[in-house]
Amino acid sequence: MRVSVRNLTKIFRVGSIFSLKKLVAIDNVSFEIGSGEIFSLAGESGCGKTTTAKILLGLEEPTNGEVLYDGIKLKDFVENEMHFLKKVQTVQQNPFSTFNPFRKVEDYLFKTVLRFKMANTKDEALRLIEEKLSVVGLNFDEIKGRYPSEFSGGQLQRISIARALLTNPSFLVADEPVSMIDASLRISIVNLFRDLKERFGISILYITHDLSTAYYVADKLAIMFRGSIVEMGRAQDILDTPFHPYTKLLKSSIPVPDPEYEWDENINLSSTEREEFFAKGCKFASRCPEVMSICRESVPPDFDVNGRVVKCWLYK
Ligand SMILES: Nc1ncnc2c1ncn2[C@@H]1O[C@H](COP(=O)(O)OP(=O)(O)OP(=O)(O)O)[C@@H](O)[C@H]1O
Repeated sequence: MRVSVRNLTKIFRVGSIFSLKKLVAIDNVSFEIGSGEIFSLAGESGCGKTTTAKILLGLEEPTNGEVLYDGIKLKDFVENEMHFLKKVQTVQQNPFSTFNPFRKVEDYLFKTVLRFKMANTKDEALRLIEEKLSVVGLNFDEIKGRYPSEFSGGQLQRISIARALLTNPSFLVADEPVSMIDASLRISIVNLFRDLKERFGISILYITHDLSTAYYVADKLAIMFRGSIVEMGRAQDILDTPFHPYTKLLKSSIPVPDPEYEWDENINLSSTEREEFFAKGCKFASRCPEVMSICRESVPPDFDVNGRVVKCWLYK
């Protein structure tokens, strides 16, 4: 499935009723995820990755711009809710919150098959579940009768990927899918995403703070900073030779995501975040080692540097 994101903007109102301010969480963002392509959105906490994902999933309304799935407007696609939920699936950061701790994992898988009418009989459902579990390197006997707490994070994330596959999706949104997994198991999970792309042609939005897994898995990479894409192009090119000063910084000091982070959070901006979001000119200027006077005055446009998008005055 081809996913086109055009001039997406999301403005939140933050602060108390006495000091309401507009926070441009996503600022005119455009990108294209080709069919069977892994597109990674990377950046530190609060840059707008999750808000972008929520808009793509129809969970948040954009203030401006549009999302097209194979040329169909998101609004029209979402209208047929069951079809949309089948074709567009998610894998969350915390596999333990995907599953109800008091229910056996298999119940959850059967429930998904039932809800989406993916099988006519229990035997058929079991066959489908077995098929999807085998894609992620597990079999039904390994999960039978067991509760989420009896699995490691890595195993549970594999099961949640199998769950997402039950509906034969064309597009998968994976939000920090390996950040809570033991470091030694990360690559094996990341490999699964590559498999899904190669074997089934699934397009994947891979959201991460971890550039090393992005290097390994992503075809294209977009680096986000305070709501804007500051660099975008072929993942390996960007990570071999980053152009934007923020990408260089990110490459040398990878930020750690907050494991307590939940999608429905209370919003509390840190002082740096506040300062940068409301800055005039380039939002990275106050931290940029290569800052020039123009950076504090005007927002840089997108420059094309060897086929790569770079939002930085250095490349004028
Ligand atoms: N409902 C909301 N109301 C107000 N501000 C919000 C809301 N949701 C997100 N924000 C703000 O928008 C900005 C982008 O948030 P978002 O969660 O998309 O970032 P992120 O890159 O996904 O961060 P993380 O890696 O922590 O998930 C942040 O400053 C956040 O505080």
